[in-house]
Amino acid sequence: MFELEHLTIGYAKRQVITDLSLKIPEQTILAILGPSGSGKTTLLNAIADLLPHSGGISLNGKPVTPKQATLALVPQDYGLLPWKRVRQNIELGAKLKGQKLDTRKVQQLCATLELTDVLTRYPSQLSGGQKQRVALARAFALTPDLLLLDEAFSALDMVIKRRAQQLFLAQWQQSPVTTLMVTHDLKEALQLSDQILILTKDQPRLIENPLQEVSFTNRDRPEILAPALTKLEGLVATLW
Ligand SMILES: Nc1ncnc2c1ncn2[C@@H]1O[C@H](COP(=O)(O)OP(=O)(O)OP(=O)(O)O)[C@@H](O)[C@H]1O
Repeated sequence: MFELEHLTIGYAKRQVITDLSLKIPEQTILAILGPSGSGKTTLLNAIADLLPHSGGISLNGKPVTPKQATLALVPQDYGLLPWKRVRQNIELGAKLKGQKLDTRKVQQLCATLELTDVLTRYPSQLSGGQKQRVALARAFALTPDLLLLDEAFSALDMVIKRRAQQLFLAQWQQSPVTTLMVTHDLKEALQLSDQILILTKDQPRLIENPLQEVSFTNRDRPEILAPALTKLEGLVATLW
């Protein structure tokens, strides 16, 4: 169980998240939606312990801190080190954490995320979609307890985005991990998540993804996706 208890986060002059509590089962993908400025990135950064906060953040009853749990954050700009090759970028998180790298696992990861051919390149020699997959590979290489994705797919064009989402899901299904995924994209929330947290000006709402029971592949079918999207758009319109 991943749990937030009375979480409050703010900057010097302004409280951004106030008294947020929620519980989600382990190995859930939670999409976090909210209007611009509602605190999505702030929430993710506080969970990653990059921002001061009050209240509890726990996984299976243990506090989530970098000492107690392995957290992997994929930031909006992917955070790749330009002077390191792709392979070193992928291995970096695990090395910094002092984890012994499982070479076979890294190979499998690179195969699933279609990175095997670019391992000796530098980030500047990659397309946007490839950089994004390197950032995902680095996160999965850590074998995290909690995966935090901050608009991980938003910079990609539509076709590459869907492919990247599918590769992410393929990898996630091989090593399912509790995932919190900030997104602006309602369709993405429906296609990738189990539950959806909608941040609002007043009371945040946690809802079940209406497509939760539908397999990830079937969520592409227009007759399944379209009505769920219309419903979510309606709900969001009333809350924002
Ligand atoms: N370092 C900071 N210092 C002060 N205020 C900040 C800081 N970073 C963010 N904020 C403010 O906190 C609020 C929430 O910002 P945050 O980036 O978390 O929103 P968001 O929902 O992720 O927005 P977006 O969808 O536009 O990325 C905003 O009002 C923003 O201006």
